[in-house]
Amino acid sequence: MSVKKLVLIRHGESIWNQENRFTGWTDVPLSAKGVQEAHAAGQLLKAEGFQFDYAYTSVLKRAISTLWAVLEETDLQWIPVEKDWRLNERHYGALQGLNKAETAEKFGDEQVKLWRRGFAITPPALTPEDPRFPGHDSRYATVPASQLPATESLAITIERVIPYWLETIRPRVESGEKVIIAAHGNSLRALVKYLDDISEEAILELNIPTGVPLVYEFDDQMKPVRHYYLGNADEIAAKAAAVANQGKAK
Ligand SMILES: O=C(O)[C@@H](CO)OP(=O)(O)O
Repeated sequence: MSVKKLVLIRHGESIWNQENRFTGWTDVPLSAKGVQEAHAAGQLLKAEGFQFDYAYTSVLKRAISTLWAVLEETDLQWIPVEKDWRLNERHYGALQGLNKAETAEKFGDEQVKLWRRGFAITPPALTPEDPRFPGHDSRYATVPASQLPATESLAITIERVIPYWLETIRPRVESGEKVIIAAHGNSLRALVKYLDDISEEAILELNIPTGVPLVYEFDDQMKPVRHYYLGNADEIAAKAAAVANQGKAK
């Protein structure tokens, strides 16, 4: 049996992660700390001997910049990179831009947890006239209007991430190519839920830290056999807990 490996990485801290604001499809850059996290992740991958043949990312610069930092550190800037909106963060609707702790003060911790992690709960939707609606952004010009979200739950995010995984990424991993995906907290939660067959209840408590490589290993039938984060386990657990706590009133 030959082990097939896939590396997932959530982007490093963005300026809106730093300011604790709902981000979704808002195209904000990495913070200085996020740039450092992305380079450190690349150095770790290099030190552990990881190589890649092909890379996927979203069309949002915090994931793209993270991927670039990793490819720079691993000296793999030459490999093909495919960007696709289906790897974008879950669309946070009208919550985009609001501070998470202030929103919790106004609506309560429970409501914010439901908006953030409730499996099929959609945040309040944008209207198509709203400048934040993706139909106004030329990068989505080729996406059929019926597929452009005004808000998304994790369940809806799964409906775009998993077909993209099955049709585009998975065959490449299956054929033995070494693939890295740089994406987002919730688009990666969608993929992880699918890969590990996590229940709708259990996925509520799963938080993915910024800028930490998550390695999946598959057998010949593409069944995931194990997964692990690279790096210090205590630090990674503390980073994941910090993500969970972002939605609590101060
Ligand atoms: O704001 C967002 O887009 C996401 C990721 O940063 O946040 P959350 O962890 O609240 O789903």
